[in-house]
Amino acid sequence: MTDDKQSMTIKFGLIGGGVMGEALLSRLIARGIYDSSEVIVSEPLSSRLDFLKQQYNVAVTTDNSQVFAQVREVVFLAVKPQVFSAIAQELTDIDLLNKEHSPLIISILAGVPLSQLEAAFVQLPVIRAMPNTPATVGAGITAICSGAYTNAKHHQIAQQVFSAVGEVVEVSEGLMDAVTGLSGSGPAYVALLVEALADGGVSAGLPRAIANQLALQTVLGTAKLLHETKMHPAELKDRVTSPGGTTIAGIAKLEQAGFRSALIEAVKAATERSQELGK
Ligand SMILES: NC(=O)C1=CN([C@@H]2O[C@H](COP(=O)(O)OP(=O)(O)OC[C@H]3O[C@@H](n4cnc5c(N)ncnc54)[C@H](OP(=O)(O)O)[C@@H]3O)[C@@H](O)[C@H]2O)C=CC1
Ligand SMILES: O=C(O)[C@@H]1CCC=N1
Repeated sequence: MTDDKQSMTIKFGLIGGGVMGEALLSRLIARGIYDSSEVIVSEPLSSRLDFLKQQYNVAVTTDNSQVFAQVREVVFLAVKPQVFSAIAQELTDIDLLNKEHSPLIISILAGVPLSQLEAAFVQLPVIRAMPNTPATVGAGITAICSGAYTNAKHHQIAQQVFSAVGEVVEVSEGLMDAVTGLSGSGPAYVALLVEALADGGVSAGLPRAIANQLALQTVLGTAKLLHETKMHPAELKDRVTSPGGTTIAGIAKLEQAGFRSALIEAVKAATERSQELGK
């Protein structure tokens, strides 16, 4: 199911064109990091492939081995961690190391450690990364850590790829599960917060549309204020909280319900799940 773009120089191969794969793909092409003629995407679902081909004018295939065979710069793995062993199995017949241009492998799979990646991609440069969904709008944050066979050039490629979708931090691999529990999964926690704030507004009598707008802009504005001023969150909380006023009444309820502890436990549980996925 590949098309005539196969004959061109393919630099970037995406395996798994789902939510995160598409988020990265769209920004990399929009930012001109890769031209659509330099990209191939592999996916099992033909309707999804048709969509990606039409939307981004990239080469597509249902055969992952085509990606490994053709790509010269980056193979980007964006499948579910549970699919990883099947994909590793598909590699057994491909001599990746002795290709004319061995690619850099970038994996965003939650939990899957460099040791497993390097066992599948023997002696190849591998970078493990954890982006998040705000990458879709260029406001993501990605943590990366590098495998044993990477060099400065690979490092620069990964920085360039993830800078196209937001901020990049480097961490040691031992911290990747914690990153996954915080910023990888975090957008879902924040989405829950926005939804619950709006529900609170509706409960207090606001029309739904106004409540949604107030909730979203409050979260967005607060994040922007903290980001731009570098103010500590506790200081901002103190500034909003008038003695005997409304905010302290709300905070007292949050504390009673274990709001902060719930978030801490959420990050810890997601971290532990990331650790389990790698076993
Ligand atoms: N979503 C998020 O916020 C984040 C996700 N991640 C990581 O990114 C990865 C992808 O997550 P996400 O984008 O949410 O998941 P999706 O399910 O949206 O994307 C995975 C894609 O891979 C496809 N796929 C399934 N099997 C294969 C295969 N054998 N070969 C090629 N493609 C295949 C799926 O197709 P089909 O649907 O037909 O099965 C799907 O389109 C995960 O490992 C996750 O841990 C990392 C950071 C954040
Ligand atoms: O829920 C998950 O497993 C993935 C990893 C981080 C965000 N989503």
